[in-house]
Amino acid sequence: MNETKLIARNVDVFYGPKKAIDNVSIDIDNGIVTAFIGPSGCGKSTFLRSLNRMNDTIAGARVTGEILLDGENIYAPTMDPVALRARVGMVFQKPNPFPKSIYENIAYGPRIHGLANSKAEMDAVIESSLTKAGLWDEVKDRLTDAGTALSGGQQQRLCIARAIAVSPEVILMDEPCSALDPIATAKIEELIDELKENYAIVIVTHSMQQAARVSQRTAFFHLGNLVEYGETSEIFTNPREEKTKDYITGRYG
Ligand SMILES: Nc1ncnc2c1ncn2[C@@H]1O[C@H](COP(=O)(O)OP(=O)(O)OP(=O)(O)O)[C@@H](O)[C@H]1O
Repeated sequence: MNETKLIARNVDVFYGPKKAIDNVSIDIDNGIVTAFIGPSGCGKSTFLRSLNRMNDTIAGARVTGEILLDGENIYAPTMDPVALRARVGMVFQKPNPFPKSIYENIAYGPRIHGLANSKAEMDAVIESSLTKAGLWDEVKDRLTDAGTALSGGQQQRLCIARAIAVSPEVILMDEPCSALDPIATAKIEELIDELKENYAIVIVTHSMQQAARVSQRTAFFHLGNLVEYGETSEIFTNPREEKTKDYITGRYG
């Protein structure tokens, strides 16, 4: 059995008066990839963002219910959202490196969180993060080049390295391959598969093939509800709910 990392209980998310997520409860485990799938606008990204309080940054957004990280309520007044987002990192749809060097893109997080006390320690964090993100060999001789000068796929691996650099426990990925070509996508999928050993990974994807390839559990959302959650192989071959079946057979989406 995998250890449960995140527990959501009766979570609602509102944008002003509009309820975008309705009473969602889910357990997310360590050491596996959990995919969130469902038609456009069903609330996948909204729910993903609630898992590291990224919704805090959206005016009018409000979360009710409970989200526990290792048993600790992430919405408690004592929880520092900046520290939380180091523990629960995020990779976005479009690669978004800072307008800084490759080195500085990675160094920024460890520096603000005080994770490296010398240049040698920082160099080691940079090398190990880029290695884990499968990018070290491609960039080790050009660490002072701008992060934005890399290809799209390399930029996305840089963003993954940036998330890894602060030693997260959970990595949230919001359609991380949607701006990438098939070769860069395959590289990111391989990387996700390697990384899952050490993190809880949650990925929002529009691609059912991708969910089937990379995840062990799948959650199907529809109109703000979590319709079905289970083993990925079960969801794709033997869904319990009619709505899930309709979605995975392409009847709507
Ligand atoms: N910042 C926002 N302000 C107001 N409403 C929002 C905001 N972001 C999302 N919504 C609404 O919340 C609902 C869920 O949106 P969300 O982006 O979470 O869905 P999604 O399943 O991720 O969609 P997609 O697959 O198209 O990215 C939608 O009705 C959307 O219009």
